Amino acid sequence: MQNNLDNSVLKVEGLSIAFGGLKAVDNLSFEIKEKEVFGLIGPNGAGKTTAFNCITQFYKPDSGSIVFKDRSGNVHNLLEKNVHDIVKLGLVRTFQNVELIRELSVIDNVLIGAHVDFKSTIIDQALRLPRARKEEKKYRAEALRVLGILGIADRADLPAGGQPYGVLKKVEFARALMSNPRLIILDEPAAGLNDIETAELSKLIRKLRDELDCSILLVEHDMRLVMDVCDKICAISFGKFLAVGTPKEIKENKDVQVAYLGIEVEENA
Ligand SMILES: Nc1ncnc2c1ncn2[C@@H]1O[C@H](COP(=O)(O)OP(=O)(O)OP(=O)(O)O)[C@@H](O)[C@H]1O
Repeated sequence: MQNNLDNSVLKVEGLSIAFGGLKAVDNLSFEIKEKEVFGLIGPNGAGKTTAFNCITQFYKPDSGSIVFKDRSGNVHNLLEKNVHDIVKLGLVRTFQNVELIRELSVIDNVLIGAHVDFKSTIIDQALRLPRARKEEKKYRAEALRVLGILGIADRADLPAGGQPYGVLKKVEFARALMSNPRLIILDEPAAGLNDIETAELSKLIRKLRDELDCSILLVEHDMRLVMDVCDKICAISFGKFLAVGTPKEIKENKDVQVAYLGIEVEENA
C-alpha cells in the first residue's frame, strides 16, 4: 500500500456502519499522529464503541477506509485484516471488564492473557524443553518490565485475587502492552476508578505513551481525564463527526457544548 500517512499512525476516512436502519457511525473521519494521546468522546450511544470495533475489525464497516502504519513504516489497509492480524500489526485494545484468574499470580495472568505468540509447541512446554524454558524466561522478563512501567512489579508473584481494583485494571492493561503496540485503544479506563486513581491514570497514560513510544486512542466519558491527558479530541454525536481539536478548542466549541456537555449556548452571550 502507498505510504500516505506522513506522521500519522491511523487514518479513518468516511467510516460508516448501520445496524438495521440505525446509522451507528456515519461518515466519520479522523487521524491519529505518532505519539499522540487522542480522545474520542460522545454521549451514550454516540457510536464510540462501534467506531473502535470497526478499527479493530471486530465489525466490518459498510463503507470507508481505515489505514494503519506499523513500526516498520508499512501502511496496512485494516479492512483486509482479521482481529488477530490487527494485534500482530501493533494495534491493541484494553477491555472494560477485568477478567482474571484469581488463583494465579499477577504475572501469570499477564502471560496467559497476553497477545504474544509462543513459538514453542505444547509438547515443548509440557516437557519443559529448553526452547520452551527460554521463551518463558523472555516473556516473563517482558511482563516484569511492563508491570514495572505500570508500577506494580512488586506484586508480580502475588495472587491476583484480593488485589485492589485499580491494580487489577493495570494487570488487564499489562496484557495489552506485552505485544509492543504502536497504538493502544483504551476503552473507558477510568470506569470504576476513584478520583485519586483517575488522577494517577492521567500520569500513567502519558508514561505509557513516552516509555512505550506509542500513540493512544482514549474512549472515555470522564471529561476531566480526557481534557487533562489528550493532545487532541474528536467529538461525535449520533455517529457523526462534530469537531476535532485541542482540549481547549473542544471545550470552547459551541456544537460540542450543546451536544456533549449539555450546556445551552445563548447567541450573543
Ligand atoms: N451490535 C449492535 N446491534 C445493533 N445496534 C447496535 C449494536 N452496537 C451498537 N448499536 C447501536 O449503535 C449506536 C451506537 O452505539 P455505541 O455502543 O457504539 O455507542 P457509544 O458511544 O459507545 O455508547 P456508550 O458511551 O454508551 O458506550 C447505539 O444506538 C447502539 O444501540
